[in-house]
Amino acid sequence: MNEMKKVLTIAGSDCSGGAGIQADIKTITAHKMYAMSAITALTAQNTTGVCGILDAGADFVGRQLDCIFQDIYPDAVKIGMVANKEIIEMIAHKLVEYKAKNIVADPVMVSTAGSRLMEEDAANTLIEKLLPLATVITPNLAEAEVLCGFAIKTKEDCIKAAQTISQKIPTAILIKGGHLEDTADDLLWDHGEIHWFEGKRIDNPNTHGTGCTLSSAIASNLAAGHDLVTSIKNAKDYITGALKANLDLGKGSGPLNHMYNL
Ligand SMILES: Nc1ncnc2c1ncn2[C@@H]1O[C@H](COP(=O)(O)OP(=O)(O)O)[C@@H](O)[C@H]1O
Ligand SMILES: Cc1ncc(COP(=O)(O)OP(=O)(O)O)c(N)n1
Repeated sequence: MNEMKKVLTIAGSDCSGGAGIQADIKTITAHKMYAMSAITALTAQNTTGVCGILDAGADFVGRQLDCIFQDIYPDAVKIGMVANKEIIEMIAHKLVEYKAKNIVADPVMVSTAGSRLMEEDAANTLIEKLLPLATVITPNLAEAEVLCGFAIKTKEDCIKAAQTISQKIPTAILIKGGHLEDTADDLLWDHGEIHWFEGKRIDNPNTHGTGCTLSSAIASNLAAGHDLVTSIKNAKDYITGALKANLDLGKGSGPLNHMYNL
């Protein structure tokens, strides 16, 4: 019997199904792996924006992690939206306690539609306690600007940003170029080694959940035993397929199509 790989997502719920836990579970399942979730917050949101957040409380997030790690040990962990300092500290504590491996951390701060998903005063705790535990962190351009402290306009700026971030957070760093003007090139800084993952910009306004999907696809590939570069390349192919498959749902920036290769 084939061993089923298990991937845990620690993230917020998106009731409209495009981002967060729901995007992660669809992605992990499309990779034919077993998905588990520790929910950090409920959000009321849809393709037009976020209208409410109810965080799960640090103790309850901790209890979910105890239940998961003591029973079905994950081969990889993806971390997405974490609303506040207390929850960040709890997750960091549990990941260390259970010696979690293959951690992909997406430092979700603000949704593309402009809503704050992490309290502003939690950034330092995220940088100091949680992100350093990751195998790779996956900031988009706006998040990378918060982490490095300067504006990123060009590919050279991306490299400088990754170098600066690596001085505070000694993990591999993938700066996602989904919000660049003409291309969709992502930069991996892997302890001084640079890899560009080039992507043609797909003309599709429905990009809700691209970051969540990419990070859970990377986690699934790491769980499968691939190295980091191969995992990112495969994840980029996955997101490109899901964008090209052109699902058009909702009144705003709609979700991706995870069924394109099933
Ligand atoms: N229009 C697009 N065409 C091709 N790839 C895209 C497009 N938008 C996003 N991507 C890709 O999706 C992934 C997530 O990037 P991004 O959208 O920047 O993240 P986030 O959702 O965190 O803002 C990256 O690999 C990025 O290159
Ligand atoms: C619950 C929840 N988590 C994360 C996000 C952000 O999703 P992401 O894929 O980073 O990007 P956008 O969908 O905002 O483009 C979210 N909206 N909700």
